[in-house]
Amino acid sequence: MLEARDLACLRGERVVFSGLSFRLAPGGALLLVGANGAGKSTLLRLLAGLLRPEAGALLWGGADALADRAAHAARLRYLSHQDALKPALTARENLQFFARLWGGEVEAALAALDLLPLAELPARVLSSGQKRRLALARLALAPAPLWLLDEPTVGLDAASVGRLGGLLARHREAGGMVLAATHLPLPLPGAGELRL
Ligand SMILES: Nc1ncnc2c1ncn2[C@@H]1O[C@H](COP(=O)(O)OP(=O)(O)OP(=O)(O)O)[C@@H](O)[C@H]1O
Repeated sequence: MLEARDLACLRGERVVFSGLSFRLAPGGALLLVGANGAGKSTLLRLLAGLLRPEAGALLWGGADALADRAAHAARLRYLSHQDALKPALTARENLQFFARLWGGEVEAALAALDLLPLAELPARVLSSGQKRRLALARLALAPAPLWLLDEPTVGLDAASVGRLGGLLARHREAGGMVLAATHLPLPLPGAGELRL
């Protein structure tokens, strides 16, 4: 169980949000919605352990999730606005890098986002939607219970959104949790909504 209690966060001198609370159970999903600048990416960065809350607590299984940053990092996958790819490495080599960190089957992860035909191309020549697919393929490598996704479907074609929907469904069936910030429709049936 992930629980946020009365979280507040500052960026610069400004309070981006305060008094923010929610709970997410295994298999659960939460959509973060709100206008540009409302704080969706800020909240995801905080949940990923990359920003400190100004007030409040983040609990995992009832204990302080941020007390041990390395343990928290190991239980999550964070996909930001940026695709975090090495441009000179091929699509396959990019995934091999993450597989060395987390384990997992590179060929299966490539196949999950239909990237096998592009596996030998350097990431720098991929189209923006293909780069996003390669970033998302990291989710298919090795299991981690908490997925934090910032605008995961930007630039994706309909078939790729469908493939991501399959990944999300299998992750949740296995007890995984998803928090996703989005302005676009996302295949997350039964997801709750948190409006910032
Ligand atoms: N490093 C920073 N220093 C100061 N203010 C910042 C910083 N980063 C973000 N902000 C501010 O924090 C607020 C929340 O930004 P955030 O990126 O979380 O919004 P968002 O809801 O994800 O927006 P969008 O829908 O445009 O992606 C914005 O007003 C932004 O200008």
